[in-house]
Amino acid sequence: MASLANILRQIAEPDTQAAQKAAERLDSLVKPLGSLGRLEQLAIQLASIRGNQPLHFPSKEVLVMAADHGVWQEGVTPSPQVVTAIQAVNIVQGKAGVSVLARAAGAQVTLIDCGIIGPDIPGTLNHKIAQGTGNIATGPAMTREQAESLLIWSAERVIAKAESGLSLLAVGELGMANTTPAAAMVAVLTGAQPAQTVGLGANLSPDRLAHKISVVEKAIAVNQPDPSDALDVMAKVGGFELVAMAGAMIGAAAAGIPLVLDGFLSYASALAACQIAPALKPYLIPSHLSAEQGATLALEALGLTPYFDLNLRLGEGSGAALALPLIDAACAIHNEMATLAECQIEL
Ligand SMILES: Cc1cc2ncn([C@H]3O[C@H](COP(=O)(O)O)[C@@H](O)[C@H]3O)c2cc1C
Ligand SMILES: O=C(O)c1cccnc1
Repeated sequence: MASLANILRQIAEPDTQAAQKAAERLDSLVKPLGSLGRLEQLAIQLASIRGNQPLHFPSKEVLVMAADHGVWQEGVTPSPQVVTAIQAVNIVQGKAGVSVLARAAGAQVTLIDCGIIGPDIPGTLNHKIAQGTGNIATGPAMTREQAESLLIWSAERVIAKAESGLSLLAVGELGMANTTPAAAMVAVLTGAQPAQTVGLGANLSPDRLAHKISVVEKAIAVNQPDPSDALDVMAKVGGFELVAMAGAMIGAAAAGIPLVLDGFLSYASALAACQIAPALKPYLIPSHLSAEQGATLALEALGLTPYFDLNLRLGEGSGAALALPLIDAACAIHNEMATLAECQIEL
């Protein structure tokens, strides 16, 4: 296994010349200057990541990281814990929201079991760290060593996939109760109060919100995570799938491929990943604004403006999958539109 420092060293700066060339090409196309708005900025960002390679992404993966959470026992979610295992099966069998949306976008779905309670699940990639994390309301989610080795494993897997042809990665997650550790991570990493970062998750009854906030406050008080040490934050108040998503982000940047974010849980992982590897930021592509409370705060802290707001709050990578046609569209305008000159138009 490579060291984290070695992986971080592989993250290259995006290609400013390629970005410049793409910007010039977009300005030459048969349309009023800048009229394709943020689609143009997206094409420029993608070009800066692709460098000299053609601007298209033939091989896309939606990577769903899944695990269970000890904090489920605190009554922070209405969902039975076994839904994680059941829905993992649905995802790999092509029946879940992310499966359908990824299929529609021409992307393959991979589900990595980082710690779902129960036996191995056929069709998933098994990398169980444990049968769920520790309960963050009473102690750490995992050890620092577990967090670091999972982060590196996940990054290395993405790097290997990119070496064998993967050109774009979207992340998602699954894990009942995981909006609780994510809210704790966002609070610690941004300095916000838990009351600002805790939301209703998957339909928690509003009259249980104060209890969920108090669980996050307790998790932070008990574990005392160091806000300047994202690995410490993830190990103490995070979750296996949240660490694995952060690792995938680092791996994508190290491999030079774009990384599409999903919802609130992916924002929490991105905050941690960007603290560990600030150079990965140019590789991140936001998709939607999650409806979860705390989403805007987390995206602002990341300095990212989402591309769409459909009131989504499913997770699984569903919002990231929905952004894939937008990415193809940005490439297509750059590659296929005629120029003003070809059409004998002078503006
Ligand atoms: C059937 C079902 C499918 C899901 N797919 C994603 N989530 C989403 O909800 C969970 C987080 O919400 P909370 O923290 O409130 O438990 C995560 O699994 C997330 O991916 C689901 C939740 C359910 C119930
Ligand atoms: O933002 C998300 O992706 C989300 C929000 C609530 C529950 N599950 C996922």
